This record gives sequence, C-alpha cells and structure tokens, in this order.
Amino acid sequence: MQQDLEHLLEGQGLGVSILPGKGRCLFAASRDFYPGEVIMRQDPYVYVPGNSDGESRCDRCLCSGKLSKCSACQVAWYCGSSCQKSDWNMHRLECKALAMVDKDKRKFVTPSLRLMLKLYIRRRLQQDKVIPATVWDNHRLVEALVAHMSELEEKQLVLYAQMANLVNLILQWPDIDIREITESFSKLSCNAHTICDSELRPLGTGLYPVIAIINHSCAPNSVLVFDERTAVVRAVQHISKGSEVFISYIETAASTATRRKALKEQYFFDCLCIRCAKMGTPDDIKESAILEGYRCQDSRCFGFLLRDSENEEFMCQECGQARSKEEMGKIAGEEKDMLEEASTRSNHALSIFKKIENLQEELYHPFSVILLRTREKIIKILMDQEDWTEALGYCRLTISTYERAYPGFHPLLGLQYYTCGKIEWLLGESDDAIKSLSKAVDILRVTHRANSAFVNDLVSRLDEARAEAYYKLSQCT
Ligand SMILES: C[S@@+](CC[C@H](N)C(=O)[O-])C[C@H]1O[C@@H](n2cnc3c(N)ncnc32)[C@H](O)[C@@H]1O
Repeated sequence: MQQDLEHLLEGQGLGVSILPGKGRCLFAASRDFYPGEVIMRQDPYVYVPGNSDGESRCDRCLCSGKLSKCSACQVAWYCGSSCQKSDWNMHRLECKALAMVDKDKRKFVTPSLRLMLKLYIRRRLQQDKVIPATVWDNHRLVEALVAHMSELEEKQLVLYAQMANLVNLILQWPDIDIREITESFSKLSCNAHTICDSELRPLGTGLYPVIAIINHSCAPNSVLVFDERTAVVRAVQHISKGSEVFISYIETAASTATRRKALKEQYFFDCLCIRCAKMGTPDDIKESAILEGYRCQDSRCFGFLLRDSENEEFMCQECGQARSKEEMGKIAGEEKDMLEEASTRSNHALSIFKKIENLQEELYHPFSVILLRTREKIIKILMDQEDWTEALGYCRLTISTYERAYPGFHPLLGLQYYTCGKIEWLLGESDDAIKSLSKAVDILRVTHRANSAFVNDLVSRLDEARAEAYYKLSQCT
C-alpha cells in the first residue's frame, strides 16, 4: 500500500521523504506548484461533527439547521433521509453500540470519543470488506501516523487511557486493544484537522491520513481549506521542485514564544521554520512585542515596548519614554475584571467589550492581536444586531492589523476584506465596496476553489457593486 501511495503521489508531482527530527514530509518532487494550485485533496478517513458553537450538525454533510436525531441511538443527527441513508454503512455499528449505552450517559459521548469509535468501526468494515479500502483510504495509513506516546505527560496518558476504556465499554468487541486505542487518541491529537466552512468557521473534526504527512511552518507555502468535508491543500506561494510543502497547524498571528509553546505542547516539536529561526533577533523581538506587547505612553508614537534591565519599567524603543509596571498592571487588572464580567453578563456584552477595547487601546500596541480579537468580538455582536455602520467602522479598524498579521494570500485577510466589502455594499458605499471586494477576490481565488459557490457569490457581489457604481456615475453626468 505504501508503495502504491508513493506511486500515486508521484503522478501528482509529489513525493514523501523522511527527514531527521521531522519524520515524514511531503515535497514537490518533480514539478513546481504555483499560488492557487491544488497540491492534494483527500476525503476524510473518519470525521465527526463538532459542537463547539453549541449547535448540532448533520453527521453526514455537517450542515446545521433543521435536523432530526437518529431515533435508535439518539446521538447522531441528520438533515434528511438522504444523508441518513448515505451514512448508514458507517453509522450502523456505532448506532447499535450507542443504543446500548445508558440514556443519561450518552451525553458523555463527546465528538472525540465518536471519532475514535468511527475509526475502529471503519477499520472493521474495511477488514470485512463491507466498504472498500483504497490506496488513499485504508487503515495502514492510520497505523503510520505519529503518536508521540513517550512524550505524553502522565496526566494526558491517564486521560487517553480512560477514554480508551470508554470506547471499549461502548463497542464491547472481544478483540479490542485498549493500549492501541490510547495510542490512537494521541494520534488524533497531533494528526486530525478541524473541518471548516468557506469562511473558516469550524464544523467538525476529520482525519485525513495522507494530508497528515504535511509538516508545519509558521510561514507556510500552502493552506488547508475544505470543499464540504474534502480537505484541499492549495499553494499560496511558489513551491519550487524539491521544496517541502508546509501548512500551518496553529494561529500564525502570535509571538514566536507563543507559537513555539503551542507547537511543543500539542505536536511535540521545536519549530525551526524561517520565522522561528529568527527567534531572539532584533526583528523577531520587535515583531513579537508588536503582536502581543504594550504600547507607548504617547498615543502618537507607534513604538514597541521592552522591559528595562532592572525589570522595573517598559521602555519605548522608538521615543525612549518609559511606562511603569504599576500603571500597566492597574489597567491590566481592570481589563481582567471586565473580561470576567463579559463572561457572566452576556446581555451586556457589547458595552463590556467596548470598555475592554478602551482599556486595551491604552495598554497594547495598536497592531496587537489581543486588541484585534476584542474588535472581532465587537464586530460580530454589531453584525448580529445589524448595526452595519458601526460594524463597518470596527471592520475598517482591523484591516491594517490583518494586513500585518496575515501577509500574502492568507484566507483570513481575504475574508476580512470580504466582510468589509459586504457591509460597504450594503451601506451603498459602492466605490469602497469595489476596492474591498476586489482585494478579497484576489486572495480568496487563490486560497479557495475559483469556481466554488462561495467565490462565485463574492464575484457576483463585486459585479453588483461595480454596476451600482457605474449607475451612480451615469446619474451624475
Ligand atoms: C501531522 S504530523 C506530520 C507528519 C509527520 N512528520 C509524520 O512523520 O507522519 C505532525 C508531526 O510531525 C512532526 N512535525 C511537523 N512539522 C514539523 C516541523 N516543522 N519540524 C519538526 N517536526 C515537525 C511533529 O512530530 C508533529 O507532531
């Protein structure tokens, strides 16, 4: 199977090699790839809807809305009989097992437990030839995934072992190996991907064992997006023949220390990508201090702050002004109180987040991602309230931070231009809408499928904005 896979990848200009300290890696073996080109696509070996937003999703197509529960197990949801029928082969064994679980214990069957149940069910169905195994879709590929068992902390190992016991209790198969399931939980943690919609909202989790060969970089040359539940890797930079293909596993808009910590904790490696290799250099110190650090006392100064040698004050590296730790600690304390209030008084969320924003404007650098996240929350609330004028003001405020934090063909930058353009168009600001939507099209045509419903919708909005601008112009002359 492994040789067959390599043969198949070869046909697509790709190869797999092993690098010391990294394990397997995917590289452009016999050709270059250009921005927007699909490098690889794969259907999930197994996948499960998420419940991060508290909303149920169809087990088959991951849509939300009007759904019905599977009447037998009361765990799976479907949007209609077509999805339920298509899923029956996979769900049949799971349904039987879940139906045996005590009714009030079924709520403990989390998405990660279900993903594991599905993993073992799929293996059995392929072994029994109920569903076919192919070069891209077989359990051998799952066996080859890294698990990092020896690096797991005791606490994590115990948790995975407890979850493995639950899987065993639910499936009740005589030949089940609890140690192997424990290892599989660890595999899922460092190899599974969050399935997102075109606007990068999470829908579920899937395991794509060939795509899982791709290693991480904090400045990746490709991006992982989803066409429904099919994972698609697209080049966002020119990848020359012989170069490794990278995606990002984490939020890249973070300081080097934050990124490396996240990668070490979940994926057990020390990142040496081109961004991380700069750690400790003046450029990296500056970039990290801007992304997560404090602002200068002088509101007109865009300098970044570093601690002085006595660790008493923070000095602006641009104008030399100092800020005392006490003064900043006081603002940070108020910010913390407000954040707690926001979590308890959701009906006053807008006014609380605006107060948090005010405090953060005083505290953090204008390009800080901490301030950016608060503004994103405010935009979401304002859009939910259909306060388009204020939402647009906030959206525009975020654009320069997005441009800095997500350079190049980054889907998040494209999506923020799209949001801005949609609101501008809605408010009749067609000239600005044309500018924003054009920028969105330029990026999202590369990161998403050019003729997808999503990009087509974006292009038709741009056409409408252009037609409106043309009409307005013709009225003036
Ligand atoms: C999804 S897998 C990627 C494929 C993996 N190299 C393999 O051999 O199967 C994730 C694991 O690959 C390794 N890895 C990924 N990116 C890396 C990088 N930039 N440097 C070192 N190791 C990396 C880590 O062990 C990580 O837990």
